[in-house]
Amino acid sequence: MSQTLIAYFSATGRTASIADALSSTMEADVFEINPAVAYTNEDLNWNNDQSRSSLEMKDPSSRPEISNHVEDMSKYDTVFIGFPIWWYREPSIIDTFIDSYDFTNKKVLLFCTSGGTGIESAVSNVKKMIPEALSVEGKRLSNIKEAKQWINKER
Ligand SMILES: Cc1cc2nc3c(=O)[nH]c(=O)nc-3n(C[C@H](O)[C@H](O)[C@H](O)COP(=O)(O)O)c2cc1C
Repeated sequence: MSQTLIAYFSATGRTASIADALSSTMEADVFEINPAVAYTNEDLNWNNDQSRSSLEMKDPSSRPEISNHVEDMSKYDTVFIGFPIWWYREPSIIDTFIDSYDFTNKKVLLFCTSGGTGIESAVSNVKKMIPEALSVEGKRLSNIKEAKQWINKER
């Protein structure tokens, strides 16, 4: 039987609410990506070029530590990965998540929330990171209604 995972990172709750809507619409396990060190409001301040998020996002090799782990990634054939857009792309902690597992032959569906930036750069970055995946697609989701419509189309 096909199995689906919804993994997501959310710093201020918007992506979390979309992940909730997705999981209530389909049969899936849910995994919240927890940073080993939680992001404070000051860490998220994009107006400060020395804030933690600014420093992480300026450094393509940055891989912020995650404190939890998906127990058995091998059992999923479809993996949703949700995140907020930070500096026009996926937050570095999503790169940590992607580096941590084998996505061979998995269908990877990215979703994001943002202030307006699309998901295209994130999709292109993630595709390069996991060429072994069956497919990598993505969608920016503005609200719960849109999230539910997307899932009904994907299935
Ligand atoms: C450090 C940082 C950088 C951001 N950069 C962008 C950006 O480049 N484009 C954009 O549209 N929104 C940007 N945002 C806004 C977030 O993508 C948006 O508020 C998102 O919905 C937050 O999701 P969350 O509540 O799940 O953390 C940024 C937010 C933060 C904290």
